[in-house]
Amino acid sequence: MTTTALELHSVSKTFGATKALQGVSMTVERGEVLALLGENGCGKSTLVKVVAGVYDPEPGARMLVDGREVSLPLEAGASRDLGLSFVHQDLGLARPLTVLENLLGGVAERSGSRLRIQWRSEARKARAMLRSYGVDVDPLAVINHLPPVEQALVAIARAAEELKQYRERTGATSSVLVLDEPTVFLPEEEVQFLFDLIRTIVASGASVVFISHDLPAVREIADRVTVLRDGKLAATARMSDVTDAEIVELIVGPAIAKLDAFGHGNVHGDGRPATAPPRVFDRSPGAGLHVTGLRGGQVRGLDLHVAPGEVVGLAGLLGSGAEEVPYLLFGAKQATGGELTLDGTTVPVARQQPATAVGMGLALIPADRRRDAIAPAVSVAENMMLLVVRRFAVRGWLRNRRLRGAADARAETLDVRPRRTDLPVGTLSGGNAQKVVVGKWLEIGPRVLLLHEPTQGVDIAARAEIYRVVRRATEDGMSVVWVSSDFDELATVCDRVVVVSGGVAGAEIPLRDITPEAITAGVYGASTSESTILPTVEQVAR
Ligand SMILES: Nc1ncnc2c1ncn2[C@@H]1O[C@H](COP(=O)(O)OP(=O)(O)OP(=O)(O)O)[C@@H](O)[C@H]1O
Repeated sequence: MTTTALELHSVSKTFGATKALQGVSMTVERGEVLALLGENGCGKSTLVKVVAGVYDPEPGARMLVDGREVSLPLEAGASRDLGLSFVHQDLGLARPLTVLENLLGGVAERSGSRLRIQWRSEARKARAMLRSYGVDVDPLAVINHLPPVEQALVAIARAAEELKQYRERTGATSSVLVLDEPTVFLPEEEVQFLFDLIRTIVASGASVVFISHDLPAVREIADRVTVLRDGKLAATARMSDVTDAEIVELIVGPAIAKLDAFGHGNVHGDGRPATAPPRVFDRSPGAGLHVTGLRGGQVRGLDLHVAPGEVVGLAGLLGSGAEEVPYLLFGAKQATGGELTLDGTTVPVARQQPATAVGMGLALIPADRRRDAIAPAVSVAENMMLLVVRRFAVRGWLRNRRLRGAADARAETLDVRPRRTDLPVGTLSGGNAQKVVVGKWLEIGPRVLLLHEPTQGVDIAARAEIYRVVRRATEDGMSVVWVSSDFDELATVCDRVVVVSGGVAGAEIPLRDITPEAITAGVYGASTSESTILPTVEQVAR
């Protein structure tokens, strides 16, 4: 019996001038969690799509499933009959339908035209099936009404169940579940639920391929790691044989030095001394962003001040209200009360609409960029210049060449890859699409930038680019509200962190005390006295 569940040999794939994969070989062992890592655009999703039969590889590629040669390219749907299952970032669920309807989707396909569904007994079976994976979700709940973590758990349990049925049906002893960045929209504390599920799945006999940019998560869940770089295999290793630093170097090479864009020196919370002098902020009453008594959703009277040029992080547990603040201030979510004052002009937040927010100089980069921030079929250039398109119109005529030139310049600064602003954004890798979103909003020169999980799914080098361009914009006086469940990130980018709990602003952590541990302590209410001291103007300036 072979020990490998899946083998790939010499897989290449080219899109136009882009060599997405060049002779990549890799194996997935039985019953292991293999992490597939690499920079945005290095070819991870393309490799997965070859295995799924979505893309035809170039001639010469070979694939073995459970030791048996499979002829490539795969036909549509053939991967399911080989015991291969996939959960992509968008989860592939029909969101207006119930959990049960989603679970039954495949049944209808397999049962031909005459299918009578006994809803009550199916619901009972679905509940039992979900529970067998430790997932306690009501089968009659509509997917859209479930929190993101439960949506992810349902999608993964559904895929695992398909594999289990495949093994029972065929007597196969192995199968492979591919999870393409499943943690990307989940807060850190909820990733654990997912890991419990992955462990259950591996114990039930499947192998898991786990694609992620989250190194601590990979360290926790993976047995081995395969790293791709520029479409080629960089290395494969047992997790126990490589340090995080070695993995980072395999992913980005010596470019890691670029990461310390904010000069705080504590990129990984390792306490390295700060390298940049603290900045002095204008805290006079009329300057910057003042929010008082903000209400809406879980937010119950939040006060916040962000000086011009200051980056203030908001950290809180799920349900604390922190993650709603950017959307309420921007009018993307209805506020019920509170006032926002920007450089002396005050507006009631309950009347805020995205259009009025943009008019005031606010910009929002939301967590779910595919839903909220991007037109996938439209070119990189047009997406990037969408908000300033008038700048390129002369007497009603759009100066396309000028627009493209400006987009090219922005793509250069943000290191968007490939450097082709004529391509539809939908063909870019996830992280490169996020750089386009950032570029689009920075183009309007906002006075306040509201960010929610802006670097999820973004690789380590691209993160550095995003930190750098945001930093550059703060030098012109832009205030930033940065909401993230990645406390390493907050520790890297923030001048001050405000802990939100129960819908109000609580303890503040000044620059000199910001570490990921201090933020965690603050968020879990176990903060030390030092980290809860409100900084004085002098302290912040020091
Ligand atoms: N359908 C397509 N048409 C044109 N180019 C594509 C297409 N799909 C992928 N590419 C290009 O192939 C390269 C590899 O992309 P891929 O999506 O596999 O990267 P990735 O490693 O999954 O990145 P990320 O971590 O950002 O998701 C990128 O340069 C991307 O722009």
